[in-house]
Amino acid sequence: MTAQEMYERDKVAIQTTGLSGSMLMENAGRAVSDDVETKIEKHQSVIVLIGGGNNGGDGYVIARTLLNRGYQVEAWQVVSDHKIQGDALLHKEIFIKSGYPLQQLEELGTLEESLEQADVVIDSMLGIGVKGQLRPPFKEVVALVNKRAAYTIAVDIPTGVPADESVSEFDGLFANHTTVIAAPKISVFLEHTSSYYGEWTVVDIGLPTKKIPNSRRKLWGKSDTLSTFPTRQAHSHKGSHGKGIVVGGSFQMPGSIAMTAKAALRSGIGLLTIATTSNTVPLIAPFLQEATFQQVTEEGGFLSSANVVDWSQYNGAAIGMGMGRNQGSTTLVEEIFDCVEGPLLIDADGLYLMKDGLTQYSKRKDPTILTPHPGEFAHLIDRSIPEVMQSPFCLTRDFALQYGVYVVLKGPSTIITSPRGEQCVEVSGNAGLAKGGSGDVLSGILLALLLQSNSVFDALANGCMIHGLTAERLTESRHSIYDLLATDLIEGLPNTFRTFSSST
Ligand SMILES: NC(=O)C1=CN([C@@H]2O[C@H](COP(=O)(O)OP(=O)(O)OC[C@H]3O[C@@H](n4cnc5c(N)ncnc54)[C@H](OP(=O)(O)O)[C@@H]3O)[C@@H](O)[C@H]2O)[C@@H](O)CC1
Ligand SMILES: Nc1ncnc2c1ncn2[C@@H]1O[C@H](COP(=O)(O)OP(=O)(O)O)[C@@H](O)[C@H]1O
Ligand SMILES: [K+]
Repeated sequence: MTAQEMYERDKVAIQTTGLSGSMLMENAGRAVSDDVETKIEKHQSVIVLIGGGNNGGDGYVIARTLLNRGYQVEAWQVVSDHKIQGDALLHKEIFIKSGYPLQQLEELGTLEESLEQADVVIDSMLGIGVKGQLRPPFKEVVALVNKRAAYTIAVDIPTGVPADESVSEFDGLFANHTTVIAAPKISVFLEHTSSYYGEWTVVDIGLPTKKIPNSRRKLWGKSDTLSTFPTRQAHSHKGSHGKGIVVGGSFQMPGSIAMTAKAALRSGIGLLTIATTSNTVPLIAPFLQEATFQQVTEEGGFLSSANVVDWSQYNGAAIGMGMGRNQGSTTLVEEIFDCVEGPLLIDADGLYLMKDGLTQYSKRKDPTILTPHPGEFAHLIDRSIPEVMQSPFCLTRDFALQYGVYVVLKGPSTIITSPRGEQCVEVSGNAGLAKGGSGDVLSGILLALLLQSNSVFDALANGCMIHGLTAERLTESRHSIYDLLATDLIEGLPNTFRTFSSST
């Protein structure tokens, strides 16, 4: 959610049901307290830092709830009294009438002494309402908290961190954990802001799901994969599960296309053909007994126009892996765009080769899927990588809408966008995947799932989930994030598929 979408949901909830802002604040504070209780012990001393808006209002509820439950809590209001208004003021009064003391920040030294004694700091200073650079006293308090070693839990969003994308200049509080209210904000998923959150959980505050506006974005979870995973009929045959072709490889990079092919085979594709250079075939064929090979014309060790391939016999294709960026290969890319029916996935070098023909390529009637990492996407849209990293949701959405394509922007938070602008973010995986070849494996998994699923969007999200979970599982047991190879990932696929697959 963006901050604006969050405010809109609260507003609609209040207008349509009669829930009041103060009830939502009570719900939020209690839900956060329940989450906080799973992180702290009764003998630990806790400080709650309270700001002037509704995030501060949550802080009064949290401090009261924890004190009611027997925790040792100091509540510190860091702004002057006239700043506390509305629902926050109501909860401040309830806090005081409950018989609990409130510390008022007069000078930083006293707070610093208290922070030195504290085991846990709860940051309820600013939430999604932050605007611009932090002003006093927040800037100074955030610097103090960041200097202290106490375990820090942020409420909704760490103070100072923007909720939305496209903001690069800010001072933020570094939390060990963030208890996010109602729905994760965009900044949870951005490289330059996610580290401020630490670990994060989302708590429900009782917003009426039937009444509030539908979200334009979704966080894809394991339960989504379980409910949308393609089933296999007992009487199915190889033709039921798709006949795909993968096109790529060159004399410099014979391994890429082999990994894509193997991953597609391990992900349930019915039949797979590999179109690659003639010198690549003998190198990879011994490892891919299940695949067939297709002759393609070559120029200096790179693929060029095929003309010999009957593309119509395939239900879908993935192109570009290890293909090289030789201009001679552009004619092959054009031919594939014209002739392949069914889903067409373009990765790696294919993305470079197609750049000049983007408008023409967008006229395909079947789904076209681009799977760039941020560097490849930056090149496609003529922006810098930092620009892409700061605004990945809106840039991919604009691109997908403009060209009528699906975009899978890969990374620790992979963002999947449909040609209609629907988005989901998928967060499985770890740094073991930050290695050449991981993307080739993903392309194979995606092609296989595209050919077995009725929904392109589900197939893409599920493929990313399978890929990331496989890395997580392998690094929990046999491997580490250092040694994990893309080929290990392929061998780890069976275990992940076993947890999701079923037959009817
Ligand atoms: N019904 C609901 O809405 C619910 C909302 N909930 C909670 O409310 C939170 C959103 O509350 P919010 O909108 O009051 O914003 P919030 O983050 O407290 O910030 C506003 C304050 O910050 C100040 N300020 C801003 N920028 C600043 C800066 N750079 N430097 C310094 N100060 C700055 C600004 O001061 P001003 O500019 O007005 O002087 C104002 O005092 C949300 O994150 C969630 O926790 C839950 O209780 C569930 C129900
Ligand atoms: N730190 C990370 N955490 C989670 N996933 C990652 C991380 N680094 C890379 N990945 C995943 O690994 C894959 C890398 O793809 P890509 O950059 O195309 O690699 P290559 O082209 O070298 O095969 C993507 O699916 C990406 O989401
Ligand atoms: K906060």
